[in-house]
Amino acid sequence: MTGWLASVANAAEISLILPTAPDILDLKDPAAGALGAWDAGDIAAAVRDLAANQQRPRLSATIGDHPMRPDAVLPAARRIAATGVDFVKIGFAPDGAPDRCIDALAPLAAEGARLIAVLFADLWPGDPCCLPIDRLAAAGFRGAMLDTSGKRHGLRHHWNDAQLGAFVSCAKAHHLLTGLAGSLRVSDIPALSALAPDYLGFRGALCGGERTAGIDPQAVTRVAACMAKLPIATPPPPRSLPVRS
Ligand SMILES: O=C[C@H](O)COP(=O)(O)O
Repeated sequence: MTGWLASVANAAEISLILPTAPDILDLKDPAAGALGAWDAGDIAAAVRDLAANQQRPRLSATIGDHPMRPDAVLPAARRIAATGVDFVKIGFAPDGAPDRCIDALAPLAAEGARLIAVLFADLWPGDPCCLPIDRLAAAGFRGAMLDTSGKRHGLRHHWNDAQLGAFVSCAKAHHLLTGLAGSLRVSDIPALSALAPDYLGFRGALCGGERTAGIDPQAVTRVAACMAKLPIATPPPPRSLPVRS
């Protein structure tokens, strides 16, 4: 079943979101860019504050927007991993040296950091074969997510549903967690959840459209309600045994 990720800009927004029970609480500062980072001390404080909460969602945090150079990406990823957050989200663009960055992050993954690659669908060609999925898996990444770096258009403006489905299948074939995000709206949820990603990610939709405006509790309720209504996959009925006479 597809879960959902909610990006929050500050600690005050955490308390607004928690009652709606997202599967992942994503600590990200939308005003600082596509993957704007929280201060590492604030992330560590959020990890501590939520540790006692048995019902807490898993926590992810972004490392900020960085050029595709190992000397920029690796220290930022290490800093965020050291906060104790469950997942570290790292953006990858085709310009620069994404392959070298992925390889440089392998030791951090080997130390136990759960790394999630965020691949920008408006920057990479719309074909999963052009994405470094096999390299991410070989480097020990835990997941791969498609998102957008620009927020004017949504994910489905850049890749059609067949391309998105191919991405999900390809990443799953490499045993990666999969996520789709990028200015998603409530109306995108049925079609995208039908592609069976592990997660759909939201920020703009939680703010009533403008991702830097702050959480709008009614907008959050609409997203949560739509995610909760997704059909639950039911196992096939047991096969009836032939009756012996
Ligand atoms: O990881 C999910 C993102 O925070 C989605 O942000 P967005 O809905 O503003 O594109």
